[in-house]
Amino acid sequence: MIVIKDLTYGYHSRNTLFQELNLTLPPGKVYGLLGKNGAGKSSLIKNMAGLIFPQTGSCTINGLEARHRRPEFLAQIFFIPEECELPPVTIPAFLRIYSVFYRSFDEGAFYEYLRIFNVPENCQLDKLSFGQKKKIHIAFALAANTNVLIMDEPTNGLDIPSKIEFREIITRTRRHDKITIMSTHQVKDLDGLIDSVIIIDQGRVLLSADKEEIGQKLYFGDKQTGDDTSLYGIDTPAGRRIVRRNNGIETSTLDLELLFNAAIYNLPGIRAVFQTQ
Ligand SMILES: Nc1ncnc2c1ncn2[C@@H]1O[C@H](COP(=O)(O)OP(=O)(O)OP(=O)(O)O)[C@@H](O)[C@H]1O
Repeated sequence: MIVIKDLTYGYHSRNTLFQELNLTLPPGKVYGLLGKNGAGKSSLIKNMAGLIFPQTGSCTINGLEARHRRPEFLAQIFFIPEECELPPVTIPAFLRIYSVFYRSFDEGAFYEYLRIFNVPENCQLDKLSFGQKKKIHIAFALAANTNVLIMDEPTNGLDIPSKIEFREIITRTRRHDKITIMSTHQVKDLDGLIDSVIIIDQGRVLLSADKEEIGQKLYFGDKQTGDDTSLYGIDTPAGRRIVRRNNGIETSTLDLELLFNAAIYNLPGIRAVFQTQ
């Protein structure tokens, strides 16, 4: 469980990014963290990973405070930053140096993920392309089998086949006791992958809800003639797509773009539906 309690944080004392932010993330789920540029996604996940520290409030993972960075905390969390650098070593050397920090590291799984991702095994890591480096990080992170996996823009730099493979590998490595958080703008890459959506803006959590709850409360679809109950709508080449309150029995496919825009541009409407402050 990740518990963020009254988190206040800013890079400068005069400029606060988060003001008493609260968020609880139970295990067993894949979370999609969404927000506009500069909303604070990276800063929030860096607080969770203990890479930057709250000014007040706390951020704990399974009861351990991130800011203390105790060995038992670091052993259960893996953070993949947006920009991934790798040292000038071979893959076996990399594994020898870094895998020892993770008790449950599965070397066989690591090489399997590399094969799925089509990354050459005989290489000097610093000579790889941006996307290949990202794949090495993802393969290593998943093989590390940590309880918490946090990824900042994980699909950035991945080619189209690799994005599909990425989704398959994430699905395959799901566990009831694992928390996976993906911060991204590439909402299409999250399709079918996430269980829960967190939307942040201007230092606030606009929405934190599971897919099931969203499906029960909201309907995503084409605008019908005469229907003006939409919370938000967007014109597409195929017609106007809208999100509106669900009457409780309709089923529709979650449209993350519509949901995101509705939360940004019609927050009172979304809050009324989810009965949040
Ligand atoms: N090291 C830093 N020093 C000062 N300000 C920073 C630093 N890193 C981020 N910020 C500021 O904090 C705010 C949030 O940045 P952050 O990178 O967390 O946003 P983000 O949601 O991840 O953005 P993006 O989607 O563009 O990656 C921005 O206004 C940014 O300018």
